[in-house]
Amino acid sequence: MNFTKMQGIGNDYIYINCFQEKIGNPSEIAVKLSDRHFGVGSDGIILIQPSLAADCKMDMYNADGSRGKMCGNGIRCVGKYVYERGIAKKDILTVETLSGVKTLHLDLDGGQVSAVEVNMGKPVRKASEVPVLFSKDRVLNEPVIVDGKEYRITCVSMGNPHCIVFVDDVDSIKLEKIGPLFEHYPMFPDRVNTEFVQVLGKNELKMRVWERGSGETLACGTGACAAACAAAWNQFAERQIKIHLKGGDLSIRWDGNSDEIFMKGPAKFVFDGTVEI
Ligand SMILES: N[C@H](CCC[C@H](N)C(=O)O)C(=O)O
Repeated sequence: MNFTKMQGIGNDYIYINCFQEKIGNPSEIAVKLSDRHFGVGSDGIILIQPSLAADCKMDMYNADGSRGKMCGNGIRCVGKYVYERGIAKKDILTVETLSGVKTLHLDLDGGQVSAVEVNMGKPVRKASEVPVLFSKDRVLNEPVIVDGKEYRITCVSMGNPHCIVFVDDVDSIKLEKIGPLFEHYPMFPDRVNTEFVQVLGKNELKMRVWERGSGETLACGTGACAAACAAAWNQFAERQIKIHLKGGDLSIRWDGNSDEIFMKGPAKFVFDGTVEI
């Protein structure tokens, strides 16, 4: 099977062009190929497929084989891939996901895609998507007890579930220990992606993430959008935010009129390869 390794600020996936390849068991392939010692090594796999509703379709699987409904760093790489490999030679293109069709604006530099802005849609704070605790029109920072310590959380869905925890010093978080405890916390029946966020200023956050199904990753695009929403919503920050993640930076804008969140960041090829599956 042919594949392409790509990364969005260090959140790396194995991309499989299903316009050419036929994949029967993506969940097992994700587990096998994501392994950083016995496989190719990645945070998961992303299938790029034909679509009747958009220029292409993205189907992503985490490193543990679980299926994700949306992937922000991944969709930027999908946009770059389909443009530069001639599948959709357009600087505005659409990608069908399990969380709806997303619109991408590609920044082009000499025929190459240098950055991608994605309309990530509206953040959802309904109990049907995530356990959301309200008072009036704002989400309360509700207390949960993890590993004997009280944390206050804000829950947001970007098509996939996120739990945002505001902390004073994100670098001091023992993520390997508490990440899994949040991921499997009983109030999240489908597990959850958890972002630990330090507010640096009205337009600047620093964030680490423990991803459902992949563990600590260097970046999470949907998580950055959820963190920006939670920070603005709790009035810790404004609606235009620069977010520093371990793998790099993302620019997030939450439009006050449309309620849509726009995420802009890079997308990079790493290498093309072939692997026996
Ligand atoms: N682990 C996520 C999917 C990947 C999201 C992340 N890598 C991003 O860039 O948005 C989930 O199970 O919902």
